[in-house]
Amino acid sequence: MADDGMVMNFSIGEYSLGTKFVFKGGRWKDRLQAKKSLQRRRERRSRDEPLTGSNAVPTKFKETVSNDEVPRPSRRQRLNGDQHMHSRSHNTATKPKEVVSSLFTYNPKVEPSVAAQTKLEDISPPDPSNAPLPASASPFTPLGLSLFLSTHLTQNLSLTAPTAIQKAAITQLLKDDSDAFIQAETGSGKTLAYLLPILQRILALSKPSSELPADGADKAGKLNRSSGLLALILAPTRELTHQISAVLTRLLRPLPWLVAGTVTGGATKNHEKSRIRKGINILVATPGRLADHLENTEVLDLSSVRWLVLDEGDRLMELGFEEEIKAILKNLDDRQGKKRTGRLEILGLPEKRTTVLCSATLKMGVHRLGEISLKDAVHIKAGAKTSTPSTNGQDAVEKKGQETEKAFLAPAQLKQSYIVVPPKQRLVTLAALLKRTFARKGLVMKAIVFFSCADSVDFHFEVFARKEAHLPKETTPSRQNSESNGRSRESEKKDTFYPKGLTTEASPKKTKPDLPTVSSTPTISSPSNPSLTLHKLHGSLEQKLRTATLQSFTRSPNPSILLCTDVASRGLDLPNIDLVIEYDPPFSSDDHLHRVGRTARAGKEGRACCFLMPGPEEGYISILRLCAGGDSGYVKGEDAETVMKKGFTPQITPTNTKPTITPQQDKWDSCATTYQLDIERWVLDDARAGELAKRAFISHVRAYATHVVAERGFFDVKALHLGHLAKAFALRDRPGEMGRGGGGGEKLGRRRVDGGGDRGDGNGRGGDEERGGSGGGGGGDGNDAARKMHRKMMEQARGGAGEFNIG
Ligand SMILES: Nc1ncnc2c1ncn2[C@@H]1O[C@H](COP(=O)(O)OP(=O)(O)OP(=O)(O)O)[C@@H](O)[C@H]1O
Repeated sequence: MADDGMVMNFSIGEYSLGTKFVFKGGRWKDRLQAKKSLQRRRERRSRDEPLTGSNAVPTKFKETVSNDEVPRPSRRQRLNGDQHMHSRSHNTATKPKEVVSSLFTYNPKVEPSVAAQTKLEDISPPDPSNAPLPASASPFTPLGLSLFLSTHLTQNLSLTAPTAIQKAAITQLLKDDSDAFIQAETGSGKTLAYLLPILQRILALSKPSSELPADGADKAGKLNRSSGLLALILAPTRELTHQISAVLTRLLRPLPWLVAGTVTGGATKNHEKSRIRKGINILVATPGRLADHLENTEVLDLSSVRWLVLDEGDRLMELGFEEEIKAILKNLDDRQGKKRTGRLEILGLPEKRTTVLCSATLKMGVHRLGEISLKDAVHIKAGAKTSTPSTNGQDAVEKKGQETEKAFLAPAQLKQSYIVVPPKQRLVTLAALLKRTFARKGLVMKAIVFFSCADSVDFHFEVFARKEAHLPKETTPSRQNSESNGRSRESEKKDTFYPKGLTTEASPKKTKPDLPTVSSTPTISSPSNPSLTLHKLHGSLEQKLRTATLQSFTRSPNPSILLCTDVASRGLDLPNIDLVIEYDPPFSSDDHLHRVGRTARAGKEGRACCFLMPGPEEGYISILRLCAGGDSGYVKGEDAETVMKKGFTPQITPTNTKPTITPQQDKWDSCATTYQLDIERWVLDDARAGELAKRAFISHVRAYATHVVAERGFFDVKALHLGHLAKAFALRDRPGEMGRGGGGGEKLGRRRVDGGGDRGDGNGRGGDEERGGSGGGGGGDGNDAARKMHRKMMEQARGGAGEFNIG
């Protein structure tokens, strides 16, 4: 008979008292009494006391019997055995089991072929692929820019020659009014590639450029701020919008009669309205806010717009702006269709609107955007002749995409590396790599570390911002510093602060203000580089705080590390980034190219390092090589042990130029272990730290399930060793027992993370399309969870976190 909801009487005599009972149903008081009674029976049994009838368990319960304490085979094959783990159970009735495992035992082996170092030290990296062309061979003027504009570029902006993509784009966009698709690698100067020809065309409308005086003071020119909106630039994020606007402002400095403006989600609408009313000639906007203004701001008139630019096209689509872009295009087309007014003829505006689509990568979303926005577009590509117009925009993007997909690579001069790190050692290896990188002042100024999710950024920020309490004195130069500064050694108080110029009050929407985003980093700094600062950035932070943090990182005269999500991977031009670390591998190879593209910009040098785990992830090395140009690319394998040795051994004291190695420091592995254990203890003792670590771990595993379908073979969530991975978050809890939000919340069991697996039937398009990704095939039912996850992330990116990237 079914026992649903039925209260059953039973005896437990035949069960061993070692068996765990879970009492369900009845009143809580009765359940508690039953539990206590059973406990008493167990105690008596252990003292060999016979059970009496009065000690019997009350019978008003539906009971389930758990076999948890009965030995059973492991549910999954443990590659290297976990027998070494000590399972400590302090009062099992109240506390989950704690697992303390060693950093250096039972780690999966790295394939010898992978571990083998590629000897690249002697090979000089290829010539920069995104550098400006030689100034003498290719100045700006012959491309069609006026002498006035060329002089301004050279004298005020120190730009002596165009980059290859600028040369191609300026020539084409000045030649005719065809739509265009500009594709070029990261850091190749795409912003100026579309801004300069538009500006030149607008200047030519004012008066023939040859007639403009050298000081540009032709205030009697026909165009001014009341001439209407002439050019519209759409970018996916507020940060990018502000960046483009800053470049535009510098270009327009000697042309005060032309006015540029921005509309983005961050500012107040009324403020934006009043600026629109005063008149703007070139508007940089996020699609969401512009569409909003089109509906609600009457003074916004697009009838005179003759240039439309869609910058970072793939990202625009990925963030789901298709509907807004369609609405904007419809508005533009409707206006353009109307009979031209006399005023526009007087201005001499071209009959046809020119639409320019820019992208560094060619995802499916770009094809779609090309389809809805371009007509008879030409494909402009660095170092190649522009191709003839095709019948529709999608063709231009698609056909040329097929030709050039292979050609889209990381900058040639970028030195890339990878480290295959066992999951347990990930945290200490990252710490060691950062310590080594910033061992001396001046070697590296700025580094970015990419994480897969905001929770992980928050956790690692706290880890590196804290002052360690238990490390041996010799290995903690920062502590020596702080002690000499008279600070308390045991103090766990962190030196965190808000970026300069930020008002810290929370926005009315937020219940809690965001915590500071800048900090000193005592455990990573060294005596010879004591002023190292740490920044964090992700989409869940308030807009004002994000902007201020980014500015603080960019303008800091001190060496700085930025811990961030992919929020900082697109389009941002952060000066002097020497190193990009992909601690969590990218969600797609396109994301990889954007991330590493934050360094090695405009011909400068740069380094990038990707963390991978032994197992399927090692296969990703082939993708890294492909992105670097195959055999000709610069991709080197680094050994995790060597990185740890360098990070945890010789500390250079400020007084000595030679490294001084103390006996303790010589034992790099025990230093690494001490470092790890110190963080584990902190996570164990400090409830807030524990919560941060658990959240980070859970979010990390979930994000792991959202790799694009085409690459999910390398990042199979089912192949993750969750127990080992938990150690990288300094957690001793068993993964299956980790509740969210202090228990009662969601748990991370194996079943929860299987969703993003590879059980697809091969027919579906899976999560890849959802991401707007470039891969194809695979996927299907098994990708639903990944799709949902990604949709949620994107919603958060657009809604909760504004027009921004994964938060
Ligand atoms: N002709 C030039 N000479 C020297 N530096 C240049 C030139 N053109 C652009 N730059 C510089 O190159 C850097 C990258 O420019 P930009 O941000 O436009 O690149 P991008 O191609 O849009 O990159 P991404 O794809 O990452 O968005 C900027 O710092 C810019 O000032």
